[in-house]
Amino acid sequence: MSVLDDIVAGVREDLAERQARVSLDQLKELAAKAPQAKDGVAALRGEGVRVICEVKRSSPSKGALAAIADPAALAADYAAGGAAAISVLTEQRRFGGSLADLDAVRAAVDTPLLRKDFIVTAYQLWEARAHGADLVLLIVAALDQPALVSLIERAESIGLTPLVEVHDEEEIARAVDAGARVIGVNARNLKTLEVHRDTFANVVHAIPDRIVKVAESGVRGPHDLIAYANDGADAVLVGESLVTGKDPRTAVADLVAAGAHPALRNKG
Ligand SMILES: O=C(O)c1ccccc1NCC(=O)[C@H](O)[C@H](O)COP(=O)(O)O
Repeated sequence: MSVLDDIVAGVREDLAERQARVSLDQLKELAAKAPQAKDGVAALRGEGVRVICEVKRSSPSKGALAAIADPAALAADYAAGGAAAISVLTEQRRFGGSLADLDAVRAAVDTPLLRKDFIVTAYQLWEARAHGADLVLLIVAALDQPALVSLIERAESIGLTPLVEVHDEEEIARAVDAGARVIGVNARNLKTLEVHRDTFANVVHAIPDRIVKVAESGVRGPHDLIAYANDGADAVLVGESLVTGKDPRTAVADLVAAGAHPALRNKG
């Protein structure tokens, strides 16, 4: 079993427990009361390179990263530093996240929120909306094509912007065919968990111009953001270096300043 298969198996077990406690109708009622979803495409595309900052306690590749006792305070620091969006990992077993983290962050900031999880059913999309998310991660490698198409359509229909994650040109073709408007190239190989920062540069040519391009993983500081920008990234997704650093607000501000540099205006 691959790491991804193992994670998804655990996600399905936890999902079954939640489905037994909270009905789809209850989630839809909560979603109707949530603040209107913000436009994820508008948040991630514009002049310069946008920064998505992640609330990440632990990971399969590194184990414990940061306790993050107060995710709302961390998110407020990210927002103050200029984050274009905040990614909240809600997977419990391997990443130490929860929907309660999403609630806490939603209550603290107006910044667009990404629910980062291993989404395999429409129920999880409704959960995301009910808990205030504006964007959701859909991982091509975890979904067959009919499921990918259906989840993208359902997400869009309830106001969520799907960030569709790929690792190679074949997955890009699937994401484009399925109607993705935002594609994230993850430098982390989900089979080996190794990070190869050149993955984005190697495959970005296969992503049509109209689609927002996000470079995910491995950003240690402004130099990595600039490299991704020069390869054509509209946005970068940063987790580990922010949660393990001493001053997340300043670290985000430094990334945002690098991403706004006039030299990057004609990126890609
Ligand atoms: O981070 C992991 O070890 C991991 C393992 C298996 C599936 C997903 C994983 N991470 C999710 C992410 O994609 C990253 O949290 C995100 O891109 C930020 O990456 P980084 O800045 O390198 O923490």
